[in-house]
Amino acid sequence: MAASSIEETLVTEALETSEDHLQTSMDAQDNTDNFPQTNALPAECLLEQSDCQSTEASVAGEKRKRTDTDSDTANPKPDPSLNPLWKTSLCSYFRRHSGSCSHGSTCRYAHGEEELRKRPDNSWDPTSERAKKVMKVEEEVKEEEVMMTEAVVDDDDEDGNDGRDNGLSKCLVHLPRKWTSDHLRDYLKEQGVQFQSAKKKKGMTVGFVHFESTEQLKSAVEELDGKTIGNKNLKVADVIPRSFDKTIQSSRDRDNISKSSVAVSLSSNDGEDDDNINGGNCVPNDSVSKVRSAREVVAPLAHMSYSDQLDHKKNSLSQVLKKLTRNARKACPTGISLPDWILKSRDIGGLPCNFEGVLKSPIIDGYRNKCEFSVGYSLEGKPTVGFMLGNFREGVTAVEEPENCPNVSRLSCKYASIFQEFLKLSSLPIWNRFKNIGFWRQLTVREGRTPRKSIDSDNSDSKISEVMLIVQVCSLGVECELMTNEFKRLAQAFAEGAVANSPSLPLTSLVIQHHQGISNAAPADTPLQPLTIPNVHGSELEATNDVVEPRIHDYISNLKFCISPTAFFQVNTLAAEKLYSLAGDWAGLGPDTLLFDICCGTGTIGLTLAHRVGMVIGIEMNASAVSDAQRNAEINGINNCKFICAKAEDVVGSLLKEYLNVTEKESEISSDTNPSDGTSSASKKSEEIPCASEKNDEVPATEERNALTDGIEQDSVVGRMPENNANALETSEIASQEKGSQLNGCKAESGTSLAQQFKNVVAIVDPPRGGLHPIVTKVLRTHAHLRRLVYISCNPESLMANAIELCTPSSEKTEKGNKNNRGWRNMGSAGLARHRVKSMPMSEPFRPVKAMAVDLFPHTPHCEMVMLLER
Ligand SMILES: C[S@@+](CC[C@H](N)C(=O)[O-])C[C@H]1O[C@@H](n2cnc3c(N)ncnc32)[C@H](O)[C@@H]1O
Repeated sequence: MAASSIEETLVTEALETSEDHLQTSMDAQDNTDNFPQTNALPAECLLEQSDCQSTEASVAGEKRKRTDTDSDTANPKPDPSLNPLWKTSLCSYFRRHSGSCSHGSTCRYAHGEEELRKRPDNSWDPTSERAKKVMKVEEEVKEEEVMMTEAVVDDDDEDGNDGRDNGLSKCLVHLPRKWTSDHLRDYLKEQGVQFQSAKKKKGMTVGFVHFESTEQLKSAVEELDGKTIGNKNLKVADVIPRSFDKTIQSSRDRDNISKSSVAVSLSSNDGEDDDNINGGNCVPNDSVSKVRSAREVVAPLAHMSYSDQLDHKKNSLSQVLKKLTRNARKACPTGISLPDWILKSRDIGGLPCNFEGVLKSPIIDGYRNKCEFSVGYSLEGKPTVGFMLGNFREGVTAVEEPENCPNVSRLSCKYASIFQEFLKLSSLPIWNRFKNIGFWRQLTVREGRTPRKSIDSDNSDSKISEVMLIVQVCSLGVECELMTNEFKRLAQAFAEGAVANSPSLPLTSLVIQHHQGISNAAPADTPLQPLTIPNVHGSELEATNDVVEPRIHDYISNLKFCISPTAFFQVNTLAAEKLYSLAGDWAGLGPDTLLFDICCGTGTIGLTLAHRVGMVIGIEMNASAVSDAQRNAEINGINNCKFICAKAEDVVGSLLKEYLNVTEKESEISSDTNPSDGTSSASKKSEEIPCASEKNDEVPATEERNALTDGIEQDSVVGRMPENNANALETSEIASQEKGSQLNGCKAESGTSLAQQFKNVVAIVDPPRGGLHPIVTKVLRTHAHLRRLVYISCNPESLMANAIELCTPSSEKTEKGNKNNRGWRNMGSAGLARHRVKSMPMSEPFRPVKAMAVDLFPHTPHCEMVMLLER
């Protein structure tokens, strides 16, 4: 992307000026994160803000001085107190110097809590007592939102509870997650609490108790409310009786529903609790209104203007970036001087590098091209297709329709509604998260859009030309014939629903995903069953009905991308285009570049940049994404890309070693003839540094892997170990063999080798939320010839953690990982990264050069972050 176009869309560029108030806070590193970023200003305020700042002159590390521009009567300044950010942040100088600040009443920062004003987005300075209080209340309210809409029964509870008086039921909040119903019953008995039945599912923090009488219930509440279990105080909350039309339910559903209850825990307000205890089964209506809506859950920033959303994101991303500096400083081994970038961070408010702001999304509403709608019960007990209002662990399973969520397209809402109508008449039950039984679980709508020059943001739906529907079911124990009939009816319902709209909704593929796991998150290899979409009367549907390979297409940078059902594809296609082009601009590409696209998905990054490099090697573990990538290269006539299907941690070492070592040899030769060659100096440098033992570049042996991954949760994405190391090695070998043949196939026609063609080796990594696997981080770090790395991340925290490992100087004496050390379990991501730095082999660290974010997720706090690392 041209620099100018980036600048045009930048939210703010005021970072340098905004940080000047931090000058004294830099010597107290712990405080720098706390200081609110004035670059969170709405763009229109920036001028005013810098005017306001012109009364302060500051130099990092020096005492702040005043330049008296107040006396400049020829150019009277606007009243600074009219600035929307006036006194909305606490003055850190005032705080640290026992209430003194030389600016006195003219200081734009608040001197104490009394002076503090609310920010334009209605929030308080996060370091203030008020903000902490609000957060605490919010946390409490969150904990009180218990909306269990599934049957609150265990399998053994077939005791005919129909007609149970929910006024005699209570919900216990803050129970230990590991408890089962038995633990709960034992506990109640220990406390001398009498009850009729008690239910608790492992993993949840909520349990349900039913009493025989009001007296029993009342004394239980007195006994239990506020009791301490572990470090939590027990809360007793009410259970709301469900009020919905049971006649629409199948007999099996009816059975579940009659036993289920919606529980909403009330605040510990005594009056309210007493009312409920005495009054029996009624919860005041407004308790339900405390419940978050689907819009608040999936689009929590939607109440803010878009420019405020961007300011908010920039502000929080700055905080995460500063964490990188602080942690790298802490992790820097004693006796090794701090790298320049840490020293220079003092001049830029503690940031590790220049943070160039947040690029806005070209489309703000209805931008999501993929939505996963849960199937469940609404608060009113109606079978609903939409978004869950909270977290199952906390007892929230209520689902609400997506209509009010601005990030969802109208088209997706319509398909959710068609499915919801269908469920009313289905003879198979919807999924019950409490009992893990049922059939219909989830609907995923994936959209493909037409190629376009510009987007009409008011009607982005008109650009949707292809739709894939994936319906997740649990077919365990369901009769085949019944299921087949239901699928036929489902396909008919979608086809009829699509053509009932004017104009018809596109419908390209319909797929059933058979999944039996507890959560709806299905592994990529979960069996898929494509369904034929019927040609309904008068239909203009262009269903591909490709029952062999269901797929849809989308366009990025005028390239056509084929997407199969489980392949990753960025959810905001237009903003992704900006993201990839920014990454390409920063990667310093050229015809002599060999680009590693690590975690390449369907090949989007490598393919969109292929025309700017000599060759692309993509690595991706999802097999169908890799075949999509290969097909995408073909359909776009691109022939300088190779895609390898493997876990990056299993192959990246051998791939880099092979490619870079070849490059090294070749560049040594070429350095003889051209001493100014950059590659040659890099090679020399690598000889000087006793870099990564050769062994480190290979797929590590089992013990080494264990040591490397010490401190990683086995089930987290970042730390996922291959299920079987032997398999991993096998995969790696296969990949290497494939790679070998690719290498051979890639000899230039002139007979020059790869090494001669590719003097510049760059990696762009785009890992999942958990970040890079530690082996990948280590391999990238220890390959001295990899001079430039562009890190793209949808989770700035994991970028920050990986960057600590990549950018902190290593110690001369590396520590071996200790398999038995379980202390990491309680560490945060930054702590864990610092811990890993200790075992990083001696190698030249990268340095953060610049960072920028691209807003792929308007209305949510999320963003894609790009950071350029060089050495
Ligand atoms: C955030 S997506 C990025 C995909 C692609 N770069 C894009 O923009 O469309 C992360 C990708 O990493 C893949 N992935 C996750 N863990 C991986 C691993 N250990 N090795 C290789 N690929 C992995 C996922 O399947 C997913 O396609």
